[in-house]
Amino acid sequence: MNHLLLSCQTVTLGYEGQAVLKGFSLDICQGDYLCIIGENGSGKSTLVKALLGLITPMEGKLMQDPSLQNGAIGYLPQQTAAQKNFPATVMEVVLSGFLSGGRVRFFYTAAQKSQALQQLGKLGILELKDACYRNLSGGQQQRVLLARALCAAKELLVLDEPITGLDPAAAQEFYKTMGYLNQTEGKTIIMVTHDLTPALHHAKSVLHMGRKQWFHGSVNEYLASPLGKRFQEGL
Ligand SMILES: Nc1ncnc2c1ncn2[C@@H]1O[C@H](COP(=O)(O)OP(=O)(O)OP(=O)(O)O)[C@@H](O)[C@H]1O
Repeated sequence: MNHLLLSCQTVTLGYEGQAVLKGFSLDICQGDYLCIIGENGSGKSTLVKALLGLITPMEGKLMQDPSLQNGAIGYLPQQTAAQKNFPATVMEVVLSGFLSGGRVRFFYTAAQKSQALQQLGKLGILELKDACYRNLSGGQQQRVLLARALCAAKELLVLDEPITGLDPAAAQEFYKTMGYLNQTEGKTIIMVTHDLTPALHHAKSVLHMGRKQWFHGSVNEYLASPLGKRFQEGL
């Protein structure tokens, strides 16, 4: 069994005193590829933000392995309107992934620049490197943010609805990249998605969050469970 990277024990999460998730427990081990699915508003993004330490639990305990500190996490948040108008070049946005270590830098190393270019190449948008981010299409912006997250993801990659805006070919390429990162490079992946069939095809485990019940287990256990049975046919 691989070591524990993230753990929450009977946590209550919410905003301004209002609980969204109550008494929730989850362990995520190194090497996992966890797909988080569930209804709108069930608390998927809230859970992800708590796992990343962006919001503090109202109750319970959250543990992050020390290997995740100093910027070893690549995070692709759900896009907001404000992010879409970010006034920077594509290369600047991608390189900013290296700032997640908490240190403020005014220059990047040659190795970081070359890695950023490599990620842009892998995602098929190298020719956009000098373009202004806010002038790109939604799908192009999503690829740029993905390249940024990949630059930061030394240990863990956390993706909140990463397929949004990608065309089918890009989505397929994206799942291939995730499979490679997980199986060959041993990176841990946590992905929130509504794109169920391909996600279940690639993931190792599933967290299904409903308003009244949750399921957490392997993909096969999920497909055999009352919550997951209805998705068996699509796979
Ligand atoms: N910053 C915030 N302040 C107050 N309430 C919030 C905030 N963010 C989310 N919520 C509320 O928390 C609940 C869960 O939201 P969350 O975004 O975690 O759900 P989700 O499962 O990710 O939804 P979706 O599938 O629509 O992205 C919702 O009722 C939402 O209105």
